[in-house]
Amino acid sequence: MTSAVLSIGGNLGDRLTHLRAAVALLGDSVTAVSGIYQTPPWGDSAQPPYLNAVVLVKDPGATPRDWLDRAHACETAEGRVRDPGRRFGPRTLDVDVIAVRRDDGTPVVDDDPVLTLPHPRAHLRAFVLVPWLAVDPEAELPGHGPVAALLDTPEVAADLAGVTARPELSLESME
Ligand SMILES: Nc1ncnc2c1ncn2[C@@H]1O[C@H](COP(=O)(O)OP(=O)(O)OP(=O)(O)O)[C@@H](O)[C@H]1O
Ligand SMILES: Nc1nc2c(c(=O)[nH]1)N=C(CO)CN2
Repeated sequence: MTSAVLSIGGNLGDRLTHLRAAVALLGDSVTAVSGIYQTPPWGDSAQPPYLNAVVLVKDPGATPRDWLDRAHACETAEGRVRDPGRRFGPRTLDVDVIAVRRDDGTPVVDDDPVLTLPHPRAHLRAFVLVPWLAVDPEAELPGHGPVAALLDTPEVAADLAGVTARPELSLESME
């Protein structure tokens, strides 16, 4: 049994539809969804704003690698095209595996480049931390501590003003 924290986001096409499709594809594994936030592009500023959210998932049968495979399946289903020349460039849907925990609560830590856990840039990204904290006020990023405290670090604090809640948009209206 593992549980995982997934970051979902996109800035091309019908952004809300792509996010909702990801939640639908993740199916019964979804235990909670955050609200939706509009966020400025991180890492490559010459692109449109993103919609971002965080999804908490749990599955008795899922290995850590299964979460990556499911993340990629969501991206493929929503027509993501990778541009090898533009690492942080625009996309219809991005699903990142932020952290994975075993049934006993211990975090999975792995420096495998195919699936690095926790996600090596999560602690720097307001677009991940803000929705995660909203859906889990006790959230902790393994190796980095409470998510609430990470919002005060200079790299993240500088980005907070650009993160805007979009309460009129919801991931939960698909049912
Ligand atoms: N925790 C992780 N979550 C998602 N992908 C990961 C993770 N760790 C390693 N990867 C690898 O990163 C590769 C590139 O992923 P992707 O194209 O989604 O990157 P990106 O979303 O542009 O940037 P970033 O990884 O910084 O979010 C994937 O092929 C995947 O194997
Ligand atoms: N605001 C925002 N910026 C990004 C995002 C994202 O989801 N949201 N994903 C990226 C690739 O992981 C690169 N930059």
